[in-house]
Amino acid sequence: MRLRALAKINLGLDILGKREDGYHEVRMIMQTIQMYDVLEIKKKKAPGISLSVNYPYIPCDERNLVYKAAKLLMDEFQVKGGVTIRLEKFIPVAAGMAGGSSDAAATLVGINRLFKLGLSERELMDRAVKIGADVPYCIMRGTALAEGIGEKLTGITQVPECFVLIGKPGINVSTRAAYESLNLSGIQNHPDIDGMIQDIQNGDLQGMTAKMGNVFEPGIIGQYPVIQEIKDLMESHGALKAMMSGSGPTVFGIFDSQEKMDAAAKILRESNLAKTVFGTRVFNRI
Ligand SMILES: C[C@@](CO)(OP(=O)(O)O)[C@H](O)COP(=O)(O)OP(=O)(O)OC[C@H]1O[C@@H](n2ccc(N)nc2=O)[C@H](O)[C@@H]1O
Ligand SMILES: Nc1ncnc2c1ncn2[C@@H]1O[C@H](COP(=O)(O)OP(=O)(O)O)[C@@H](O)[C@H]1O
Repeated sequence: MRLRALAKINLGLDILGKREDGYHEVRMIMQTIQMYDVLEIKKKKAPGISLSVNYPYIPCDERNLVYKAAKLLMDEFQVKGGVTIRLEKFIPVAAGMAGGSSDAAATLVGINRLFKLGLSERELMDRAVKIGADVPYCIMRGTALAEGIGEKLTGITQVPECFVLIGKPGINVSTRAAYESLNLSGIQNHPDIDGMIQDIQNGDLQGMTAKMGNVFEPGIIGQYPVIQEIKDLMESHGALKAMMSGSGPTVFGIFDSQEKMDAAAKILRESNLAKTVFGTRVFNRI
């Protein structure tokens, strides 16, 4: 069984406060994009999970979210036999694009189908949050408002047609460290998430991009100025708006034409500011 695990960007990311368990209350607009890892899942006779990944520095044991996801369902349903999983990564790692979360989501969907466990999407999403706050969204996909710690999801109309340029500098940011270094009372500009939803519903791309904001940006850009340089390059070469995704460091630019995006991609590649440059589109839930 072959599955695609799609990446996400955060069109808007606001943080409202910190909970007693250390997690943060968020309000985010999530968007799936057509950039993905590929998973090949097969049954095997012998029990256990055999995982292999195309990068040597990514763990293949319990530390991998794919392994955790497979184990969670296989233990609960006492599955006889085991699985062999091959993961081919294309989504940049520790990038703010939910690569690992999406791999875990695809694994839950795959194991459910392969062993005919009969779980509904809702039932899979309830289990997904045990693996990570973004994993339920990665099962749902499309355009959504995410609240709570990211697991309370409300679908939104698809965004107006646009093109998305990804630029990831050659640094990695830990999500946990980004949340820990956040100064909640010092947040100056909270993005207008409700206004963005209105604009999306009205098909107003200009309005939506004008309201985009991510409260992680000031802190992370303070540590890594290259993020600002990539944003500036995209915005001076045709992006309606360029912003950091999630806890960073990936920057995405929103364009209203493929030609403009391709031209900006060429300049970004030549600049050597970004290690990964990839032009793509949004993915819509049918
Ligand atoms: C920031 C966001 C925005 O979409 O994405 P990324 O930058 O990771 O892609 C998410 O909130 C990341 O969600 P996810 O990556 O699933 O988080 P988890 O694995 O559950 O948690 C990683 C760490 O982040 C912190 N965390 C996560 C989510 C949340 N609402 N509050 C938190 O404080 C927790 O302290 C935890 O130790
Ligand atoms: N399937 C996976 N793909 C990538 N990284 C994984 C995976 N499982 C666990 N990890 C670990 O999680 C960390 C961050 O993963 P990733 O999901 O790519 O970040 P982000 O949430 O910022 O998009 C990495 O340092 C990696 O070691």
